[in-house]
Amino acid sequence: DAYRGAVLSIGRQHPLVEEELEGQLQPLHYPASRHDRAEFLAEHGETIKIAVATAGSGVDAMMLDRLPHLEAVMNFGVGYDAHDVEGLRERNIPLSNTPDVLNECVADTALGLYLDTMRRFSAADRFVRSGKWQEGPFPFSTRAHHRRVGILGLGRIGFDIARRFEALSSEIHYWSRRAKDTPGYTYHATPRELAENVDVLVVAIVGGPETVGLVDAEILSALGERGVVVNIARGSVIDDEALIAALQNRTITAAGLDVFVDEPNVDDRYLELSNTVLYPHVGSATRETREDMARLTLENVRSWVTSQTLVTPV
Ligand SMILES: O=C(O)C(=O)[C@@H](O)[C@H](O)[C@H](O)CO
Repeated sequence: DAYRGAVLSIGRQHPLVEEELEGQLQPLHYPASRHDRAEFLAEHGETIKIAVATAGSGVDAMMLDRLPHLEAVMNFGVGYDAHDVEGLRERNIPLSNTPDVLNECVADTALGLYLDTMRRFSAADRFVRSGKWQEGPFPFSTRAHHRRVGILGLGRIGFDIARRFEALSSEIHYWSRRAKDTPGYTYHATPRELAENVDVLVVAIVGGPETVGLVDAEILSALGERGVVVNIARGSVIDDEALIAALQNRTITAAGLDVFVDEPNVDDRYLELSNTVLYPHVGSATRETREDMARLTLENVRSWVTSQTLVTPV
């Protein structure tokens, strides 16, 4: 079998993926510690033909130079910004991801994070558990319905988010690289114009070099003091220093974050801010959706092994 022993497994795989790779393809596991990677690549680089990456890990430039026979990469996840996408493209190495199967769970997370940020439901739960209710009522929160909601990046996940916010009688606005056929949704030509016209900014755009720091101090001040930011995309899209300052100075009201720049590490300053709700990147983290993502990843692996084609190439 041409691919047995020629598969690089990067990151902690979903059990379904792990089981099939171990059972069929004797994968080589990329060292978790940076210290051992150069030696690993020196020993196995020549052998590796395909790579299966998960959980925010990817094939970076350093690896690409040491994998001369790499034919294809399978990404467990819809976002593939952890890979050296330009480097793969230059070498005509195709990359697959797991689109669509997670859209609704990520959209549910965006809605839940928004409601939690506006109505402070998690804080209310902590309030009861701490016994503080005996001392008096929980402080009033802020109305979440009938708001002007801006979707930054109206892609497949963005659409499912917009539909959920319609149920809150929201006025839907959006910015994307181009206007979409979306009757009832207002398109804005720039992220700044979007921020100026909404109370809530939901970040649902791809991560990667093109969107690093897209949500900066200018965007946050355009959003204004009643503004709320919700991020279910990538931490890299938001300028952390600008957001932390805006939350500390009340340039905006609050933020709900499911993604961070250096996961699982979260900047202490976010932890100290009471006007934040912080989730550990649970957007797609349901048993059902992760199994669907695992199956789609394996479909791409099987397809490449049998016919050197991908089912869901990016
Ligand atoms: O799909 C993505 O892009 C995600 O961020 C999440 O669904 C995954 O949690 C993550 O990629 C884990 O592999």
